Amino acid sequence: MIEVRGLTKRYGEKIAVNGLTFGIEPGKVTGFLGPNGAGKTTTMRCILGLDYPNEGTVTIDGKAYQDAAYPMREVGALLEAKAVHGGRSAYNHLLCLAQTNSLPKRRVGEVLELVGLTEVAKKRSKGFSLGMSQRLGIAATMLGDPKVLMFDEPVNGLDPEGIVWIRNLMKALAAEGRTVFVSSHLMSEMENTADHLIVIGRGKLIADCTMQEFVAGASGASVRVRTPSTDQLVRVVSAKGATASIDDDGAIEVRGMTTEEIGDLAFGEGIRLHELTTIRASLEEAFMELTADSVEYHADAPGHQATTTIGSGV
Ligand SMILES: Nc1ncnc2c1ncn2[C@@H]1O[C@H](COP(=O)(O)OP(=O)(O)OP(=O)(O)O)[C@@H](O)[C@H]1O
Repeated sequence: MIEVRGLTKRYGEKIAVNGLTFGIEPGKVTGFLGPNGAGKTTTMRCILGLDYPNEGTVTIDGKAYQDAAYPMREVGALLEAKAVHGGRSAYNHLLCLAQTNSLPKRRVGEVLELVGLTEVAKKRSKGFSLGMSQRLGIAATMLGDPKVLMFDEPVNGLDPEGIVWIRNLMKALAAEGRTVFVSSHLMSEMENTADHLIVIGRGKLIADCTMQEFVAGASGASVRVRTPSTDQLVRVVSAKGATASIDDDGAIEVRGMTTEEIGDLAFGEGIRLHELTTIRASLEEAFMELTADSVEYHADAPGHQATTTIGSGV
């Protein structure tokens, strides 16, 4: 369990993290989201004692990281994949870490196997692709078989197969009862991986909730309806207090009623339906909406497309 209480970190005039309080529980993957410059890396650095907060406390299983007798046995962290001595082989890099942290030599072979780098174990890591470096970094986090794992943008540079691999790895680690805390810019990836979310913007907490709650907190679901009796359906749902708009392709988007309510109403009115689909915001849309006021650097860009279909047609 990671506990962050009232964490504030300033760099000169800049407040990178501003009174953050949250807890990361074991047994689940917790995603850490926020626009660029929100303070994610700073928070992770403070958790690991790499930066000292101006205010607040951070504990991992009840104690500060600096006070851990064998830090790598308690926390595995990947913050910067390329932070490896490039002249060393993957094997020697891990062996060096194992020896300086009183970890058994056999763990080196085990973690190389785990991340799929056994075949290149004797190659110098400076020739590694970013994806291979990520795998090496992940191998290092697992050396001490720690209960708590933190990854800053772990899928950076990984190919699709690597992304699926790390998704499954994180889920498996959480299923073993470990605490898994992971930041990522890839919303679709987070949507598939995280059970819980911590969302920050400009150093402040925006959300601490389950993935479902976060997405439901965005502007909410609507229902897409197709019918040969468009005008009639719009009339009857509007009479029930729902709002209805007609899309360019002739489908009706209804807000304020469920698929069941619309289906029953249409049945009662003798209106044939060709489609009745719940439309839910994706994590990306929910994120854009809820962090819109916290984005530090805005660019002039075309608006993003509205909805993702989750439900099924009738
Ligand atoms: N060493 C530093 N000196 C001065 N300012 C810093 C330093 N480190 C971070 N900052 C500033 O603090 C804020 C938070 O940065 P941080 O890297 O923690 O954000 P982040 O959420 O990890 O961003 P990104 O997603 O872009 O990596 C930013 O405005 C950043 O410019």
